[in-house]
Amino acid sequence: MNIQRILVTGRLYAELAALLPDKRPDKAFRFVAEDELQEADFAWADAYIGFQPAGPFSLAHLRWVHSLGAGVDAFLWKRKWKPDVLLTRTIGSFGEQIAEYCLSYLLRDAQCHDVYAWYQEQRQWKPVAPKRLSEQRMVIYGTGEIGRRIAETLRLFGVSPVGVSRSGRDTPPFSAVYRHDEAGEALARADWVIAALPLTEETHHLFDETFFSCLHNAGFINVGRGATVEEAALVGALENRNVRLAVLDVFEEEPLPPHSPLWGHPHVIITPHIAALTAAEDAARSILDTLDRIEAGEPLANAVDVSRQY
Ligand SMILES: O=CC(=O)O
Repeated sequence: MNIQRILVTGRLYAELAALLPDKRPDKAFRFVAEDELQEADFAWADAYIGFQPAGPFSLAHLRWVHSLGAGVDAFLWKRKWKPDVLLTRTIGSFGEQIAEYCLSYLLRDAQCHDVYAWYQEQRQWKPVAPKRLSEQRMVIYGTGEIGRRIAETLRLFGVSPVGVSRSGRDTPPFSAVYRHDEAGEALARADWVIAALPLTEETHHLFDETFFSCLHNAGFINVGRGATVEEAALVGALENRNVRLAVLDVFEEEPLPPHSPLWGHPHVIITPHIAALTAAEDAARSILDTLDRIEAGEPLANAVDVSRQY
Protein backbone atom coordinates (compact mmCIF):
# COMPACT_ATOMS: atom_id res chain seq x y z
CA MET A 1 0.00 0.00 0.00
CA ASN A 2 1.36 3.42 -0.95
CA ILE A 3 0.96 6.13 1.70
CA GLN A 4 2.28 9.60 0.87
CA ARG A 5 0.21 12.28 2.65
CA ILE A 6 -0.50 11.85 6.34
CA LEU A 7 -2.90 14.07 8.28
CA VAL A 8 -2.26 14.09 12.05
CA THR A 9 -4.65 15.58 14.61
CA GLY A 10 -5.80 15.08 18.21
CA ARG A 11 -4.31 16.27 21.48
CA LEU A 12 -0.81 15.00 20.59
CA TYR A 13 -0.56 16.64 17.16
CA ALA A 14 2.06 19.24 18.13
CA GLU A 15 4.26 16.69 19.92
CA LEU A 16 3.97 14.32 16.98
CA ALA A 17 5.00 17.19 14.67
CA ALA A 18 8.33 17.19 16.52
CA LEU A 19 8.74 13.40 16.33
CA LEU A 20 7.53 12.09 12.96
CA PRO A 21 8.83 14.14 9.98
CA ASP A 22 12.52 13.67 10.80
CA LYS A 23 12.01 9.92 10.90
CA ARG A 24 10.14 9.81 7.59
CA PRO A 25 11.33 12.76 5.47
CA ASP A 26 9.99 10.95 2.40
CA LYS A 27 6.38 11.52 3.55
CA ALA A 28 4.27 14.68 3.53
CA PHE A 29 2.72 15.36 6.95
CA ARG A 30 0.09 17.90 8.02
CA PHE A 31 -0.35 18.48 11.76
CA VAL A 32 -3.63 20.26 12.53
CA ALA A 33 -5.60 20.91 15.75
CA GLU A 34 -8.90 19.06 15.65
CA ASP A 35 -11.02 22.21 15.72
CA GLU A 36 -9.07 23.71 12.83
CA LEU A 37 -9.43 20.82 10.40
CA GLN A 38 -10.87 21.70 6.99
CA GLU A 39 -12.43 19.65 4.21
CA ALA A 40 -9.31 20.45 2.16
CA ASP A 41 -7.08 18.62 4.67
CA PHE A 42 -9.09 15.45 4.16
CA ALA A 43 -9.17 15.86 0.39
CA TRP A 44 -5.35 16.16 0.47
CA ALA A 45 -4.63 13.19 2.77
CA ASP A 46 -4.40 9.49 2.07
CA ALA A 47 -3.90 8.62 5.75
CA TYR A 48 -5.38 9.98 8.99
CA ILE A 49 -4.02 9.73 12.53
CA GLY A 50 -6.16 10.84 15.49
CA PHE A 51 -8.06 9.72 18.58
CA GLN A 52 -11.40 9.90 16.77
CA PRO A 53 -12.93 10.95 13.48
CA ALA A 54 -13.20 14.73 13.22
CA GLY A 55 -16.49 16.58 12.81
CA PRO A 56 -18.41 15.80 9.66
CA PHE A 57 -15.39 14.76 7.59
CA SER A 58 -15.52 11.37 5.89
CA LEU A 59 -12.65 8.90 6.20
CA ALA A 60 -14.00 6.60 3.48
CA HIS A 61 -11.62 7.76 0.71
CA LEU A 62 -8.48 7.20 2.81
CA ARG A 63 -6.17 4.19 2.59
CA TRP A 64 -5.12 4.06 6.24
CA VAL A 65 -6.56 5.34 9.53
CA HIS A 66 -4.56 4.96 12.75
CA SER A 67 -6.19 5.39 16.15
CA LEU A 68 -4.00 7.13 18.74
CA GLY A 69 -5.89 5.28 21.47
CA ALA A 70 -6.04 1.55 22.09
CA GLY A 71 -9.83 1.58 21.82
CA VAL A 72 -11.37 2.11 18.38
CA ASP A 73 -15.04 2.52 19.29
CA ALA A 74 -14.77 6.24 18.47
CA PHE A 75 -14.23 5.15 14.85
CA LEU A 76 -16.59 2.17 14.66
CA TRP A 77 -19.39 2.38 17.23
CA LYS A 78 -22.66 3.32 15.50
CA ARG A 79 -20.72 4.37 12.42
CA LYS A 80 -20.29 2.82 9.00
CA TRP A 81 -16.75 1.77 8.09
CA LYS A 82 -15.65 1.18 4.51
CA PRO A 83 -13.98 -2.26 4.77
CA ASP A 84 -11.12 -1.45 2.41
CA VAL A 85 -9.86 1.39 4.66
CA LEU A 86 -7.17 -0.15 6.88
CA LEU A 87 -7.77 0.67 10.56
CA THR A 88 -4.93 0.18 13.05
CA ARG A 89 -4.56 1.16 16.66
CA THR A 90 -1.73 2.22 18.93
CA ILE A 91 0.16 -0.46 20.74
CA GLY A 92 1.91 0.98 23.74
CA SER A 93 2.19 0.71 27.48
CA PHE A 94 -1.58 0.59 28.02
CA GLY A 95 -1.56 -2.83 29.71
CA GLU A 96 1.18 -1.80 32.11
CA GLN A 97 -0.55 1.47 33.00
CA ILE A 98 -3.92 -0.19 33.52
CA ALA A 99 -2.42 -2.99 35.61
CA GLU A 100 -0.84 -0.39 37.92
CA TYR A 101 -4.12 1.51 38.11
CA CYS A 102 -6.02 -1.65 39.15
CA LEU A 103 -3.33 -2.73 41.58
CA SER A 104 -3.36 0.65 43.30
CA TYR A 105 -7.09 0.37 44.09
CA LEU A 106 -6.91 -3.33 45.01
CA LEU A 107 -4.16 -2.57 47.53
CA ARG A 108 -5.87 0.55 48.83
CA ASP A 109 -8.86 -1.62 49.64
CA ALA A 110 -6.89 -4.63 50.96
CA GLN A 111 -4.71 -2.42 53.19
CA CYS A 112 -7.75 -0.49 54.47
CA HIS A 113 -6.28 2.94 53.54
CA ASP A 114 -9.63 4.69 53.78
CA VAL A 115 -10.44 3.10 57.14
CA TYR A 116 -7.10 4.19 58.61
CA ALA A 117 -7.37 7.70 57.16
CA TRP A 118 -10.69 7.98 58.98
CA TYR A 119 -9.35 6.55 62.27
CA GLN A 120 -6.36 8.89 62.13
CA GLU A 121 -8.66 11.88 61.78
CA GLN A 122 -10.50 10.62 64.90
CA ARG A 123 -7.16 9.96 66.72
CA GLN A 124 -8.26 6.38 67.19
CA TRP A 125 -5.93 3.40 67.52
CA LYS A 126 -7.97 0.55 66.04
CA PRO A 127 -6.24 -2.40 64.41
CA VAL A 128 -8.09 -3.93 61.46
CA ALA A 129 -6.24 -6.77 59.72
CA PRO A 130 -5.33 -6.04 56.11
CA LYS A 131 -6.54 -8.60 53.55
CA ARG A 132 -4.09 -10.52 51.40
CA LEU A 133 -4.47 -10.19 47.63
CA SER A 134 -3.47 -13.84 47.25
CA GLU A 135 -6.60 -14.87 49.15
CA GLN A 136 -8.93 -12.92 46.89
CA ARG A 137 -10.73 -14.31 43.87
CA MET A 138 -10.52 -12.09 40.84
CA VAL A 139 -12.35 -12.31 37.53
CA ILE A 140 -11.09 -10.30 34.57
CA TYR A 141 -13.40 -9.61 31.63
CA GLY A 142 -11.22 -9.37 28.54
CA THR A 143 -8.29 -11.68 27.85
CA GLY A 144 -6.56 -9.51 25.23
CA GLU A 145 -3.32 -7.65 25.68
CA ILE A 146 -4.67 -5.48 28.52
CA GLY A 147 -6.54 -8.20 30.41
CA ARG A 148 -3.49 -10.48 30.20
CA ARG A 149 -1.20 -7.78 31.53
CA ILE A 150 -3.51 -7.20 34.51
CA ALA A 151 -3.56 -10.96 35.13
CA GLU A 152 0.26 -11.26 34.91
CA THR A 153 0.64 -8.44 37.42
CA LEU A 154 -1.84 -9.99 39.84
CA ARG A 155 -0.06 -13.34 39.60
CA LEU A 156 3.04 -11.68 41.06
CA PHE A 157 0.94 -11.12 44.19
CA GLY A 158 -0.22 -14.73 44.36
CA VAL A 159 -3.63 -14.20 42.76
CA SER A 160 -4.97 -16.91 40.38
CA PRO A 161 -7.06 -14.74 38.07
CA VAL A 162 -9.94 -16.18 36.07
CA GLY A 163 -10.69 -14.69 32.65
CA VAL A 164 -13.90 -14.20 30.70
CA SER A 165 -13.76 -13.91 26.91
CA ARG A 166 -15.95 -14.39 23.81
CA SER A 167 -14.46 -17.79 23.06
CA GLY A 168 -13.77 -19.07 26.58
CA ARG A 169 -10.48 -20.43 25.20
CA ASP A 170 -7.72 -21.22 27.74
CA THR A 171 -5.24 -18.35 27.69
CA PRO A 172 -2.18 -18.01 29.90
CA PRO A 173 -1.73 -16.54 32.48
CA PHE A 174 -5.38 -17.05 33.47
CA SER A 175 -5.99 -20.08 35.65
CA ALA A 176 -9.26 -20.66 33.74
CA VAL A 177 -11.19 -18.79 31.05
CA TYR A 178 -14.97 -18.91 30.65
CA ARG A 179 -17.47 -17.49 28.22
CA HIS A 180 -19.80 -14.90 29.74
CA ASP A 181 -22.71 -17.38 29.79
CA GLU A 182 -20.57 -19.88 31.76
CA ALA A 183 -19.13 -17.42 34.27
CA GLY A 184 -21.95 -17.51 36.87
CA GLU A 185 -20.13 -19.63 39.46
CA ALA A 186 -16.90 -17.69 39.19
CA LEU A 187 -18.87 -14.45 39.57
CA ALA A 188 -20.74 -15.72 42.62
CA ARG A 189 -17.38 -16.37 44.36
CA ALA A 190 -15.56 -13.29 43.08
CA ASP A 191 -14.07 -10.73 45.46
CA TRP A 192 -13.32 -8.49 42.47
CA VAL A 193 -14.44 -8.23 38.86
CA ILE A 194 -12.23 -6.17 36.57
CA ALA A 195 -13.79 -5.11 33.27
CA ALA A 196 -11.33 -4.44 30.43
CA LEU A 197 -13.59 -4.82 27.41
CA PRO A 198 -13.83 -2.89 24.15
CA LEU A 199 -17.22 -1.44 23.23
CA THR A 200 -18.92 -3.58 20.55
CA GLU A 201 -22.46 -4.73 19.74
CA GLU A 202 -21.78 -7.74 21.98
CA THR A 203 -20.36 -5.88 24.97
CA HIS A 204 -22.77 -2.93 24.98
CA HIS A 205 -24.53 -3.02 28.39
CA LEU A 206 -23.11 -6.50 29.05
CA PHE A 207 -22.82 -5.54 32.73
CA ASP A 208 -26.54 -5.28 33.37
CA GLU A 209 -28.89 -6.17 36.20
CA THR A 210 -28.57 -9.90 35.50
CA PHE A 211 -24.79 -9.70 35.63
CA PHE A 212 -24.72 -7.69 38.85
CA SER A 213 -27.24 -10.02 40.49
CA CYS A 214 -24.61 -12.83 40.23
CA LEU A 215 -22.20 -10.90 42.48
CA HIS A 216 -22.13 -11.06 46.27
CA ASN A 217 -20.52 -8.04 47.83
CA ALA A 218 -17.80 -7.86 45.17
CA GLY A 219 -15.61 -4.97 44.09
CA PHE A 220 -16.04 -3.87 40.46
CA ILE A 221 -13.42 -2.00 38.42
CA ASN A 222 -14.12 -0.69 34.92
CA VAL A 223 -11.08 0.26 32.82
CA GLY A 224 -12.61 -0.73 29.46
CA ARG A 225 -15.45 1.34 28.09
CA GLY A 226 -18.27 3.01 30.01
CA ALA A 227 -21.08 1.81 27.76
CA THR A 228 -20.33 -1.83 28.64
CA VAL A 229 -22.05 -1.01 31.96
CA GLU A 230 -25.71 -0.20 32.46
CA GLU A 231 -25.14 2.56 35.00
CA ALA A 232 -28.60 2.37 36.58
CA ALA A 233 -28.07 -1.37 37.19
CA LEU A 234 -24.71 -0.63 38.82
CA VAL A 235 -26.28 1.96 41.11
CA GLY A 236 -28.95 -0.63 42.06
CA ALA A 237 -26.24 -3.24 42.72
CA LEU A 238 -24.41 -0.79 45.02
CA GLU A 239 -27.62 -0.18 46.94
CA ASN A 240 -28.32 -3.86 47.54
CA ARG A 241 -24.63 -4.70 48.11
CA ASN A 242 -24.11 -7.03 45.19
CA VAL A 243 -21.33 -4.54 44.59
CA ARG A 244 -19.59 -3.15 47.68
CA LEU A 245 -17.21 -0.79 45.87
CA ALA A 246 -16.96 0.39 42.26
CA VAL A 247 -13.81 1.94 40.79
CA LEU A 248 -14.74 3.57 37.51
CA ASP A 249 -12.41 5.19 34.99
CA VAL A 250 -14.81 5.18 32.03
CA PHE A 251 -18.45 6.20 31.64
CA GLU A 252 -21.23 5.97 29.12
CA GLU A 253 -21.16 9.77 28.88
CA GLU A 254 -17.81 11.52 29.28
CA PRO A 255 -17.19 13.86 30.96
CA LEU A 256 -19.49 12.30 33.57
CA PRO A 257 -22.38 14.79 33.86
CA PRO A 258 -22.57 16.73 37.17
CA HIS A 259 -26.03 15.26 37.92
CA SER A 260 -24.83 11.63 37.74
CA PRO A 261 -25.64 9.77 40.99
CA LEU A 262 -22.20 8.13 40.73
CA TRP A 263 -20.36 11.34 41.71
CA GLY A 264 -21.65 11.49 45.25
CA HIS A 265 -21.96 7.78 45.94
CA PRO A 266 -19.99 6.78 49.07
CA HIS A 267 -18.94 3.46 47.51
CA VAL A 268 -17.84 4.73 44.11
CA ILE A 269 -14.38 5.96 43.15
CA ILE A 270 -14.27 8.04 39.99
CA THR A 271 -11.28 8.87 37.80
CA PRO A 272 -11.57 10.83 34.52
CA HIS A 273 -10.50 8.23 31.90
CA ILE A 274 -6.83 8.28 32.86
CA ALA A 275 -6.08 4.61 33.58
CA ALA A 276 -4.10 4.47 30.32
CA LEU A 277 -2.99 7.54 28.46
CA THR A 278 -1.25 7.55 25.11
CA ALA A 279 2.21 9.11 25.38
CA ALA A 280 3.57 10.92 22.31
CA GLU A 281 6.69 8.71 22.17
CA ASP A 282 4.62 5.52 22.32
CA ALA A 283 2.31 6.89 19.65
CA ALA A 284 5.20 7.86 17.36
CA ARG A 285 6.83 4.43 17.74
CA SER A 286 3.56 2.68 16.96
CA ILE A 287 2.83 4.92 13.93
CA LEU A 288 6.31 4.47 12.43
CA ASP A 289 6.33 0.74 13.01
CA THR A 290 2.86 0.37 11.48
CA LEU A 291 3.84 2.47 8.46
CA ASP A 292 7.00 0.37 7.90
CA ARG A 293 4.99 -2.82 8.06
CA ILE A 294 2.26 -1.54 5.74
CA GLU A 295 4.91 -0.59 3.18
CA ALA A 296 6.74 -3.90 3.53
CA GLY A 297 3.47 -5.85 3.30
CA GLU A 298 4.21 -7.45 6.66
CA PRO A 299 1.55 -8.73 9.08
CA LEU A 300 0.12 -6.10 11.42
CA ALA A 301 -0.40 -7.04 15.06
CA ASN A 302 -2.44 -3.86 15.57
CA ALA A 303 -4.86 -4.13 12.63
CA VAL A 304 -8.47 -3.87 13.77
CA ASP A 305 -10.88 -6.59 12.70
CA VAL A 306 -13.67 -4.24 11.68
CA SER A 307 -16.23 -7.06 11.57
CA ARG A 308 -15.51 -7.80 15.27
CA GLN A 309 -15.27 -4.08 16.07
CA TYR A 310 -11.95 -4.34 17.94
O1 LIG B 1 -9.17 4.66 26.54
C1 LIG B 1 -8.10 4.85 26.08
C2 LIG B 1 -7.64 4.30 24.83
O2 LIG B 1 -8.47 3.79 24.06
O3 LIG B 1 -6.43 4.33 24.59
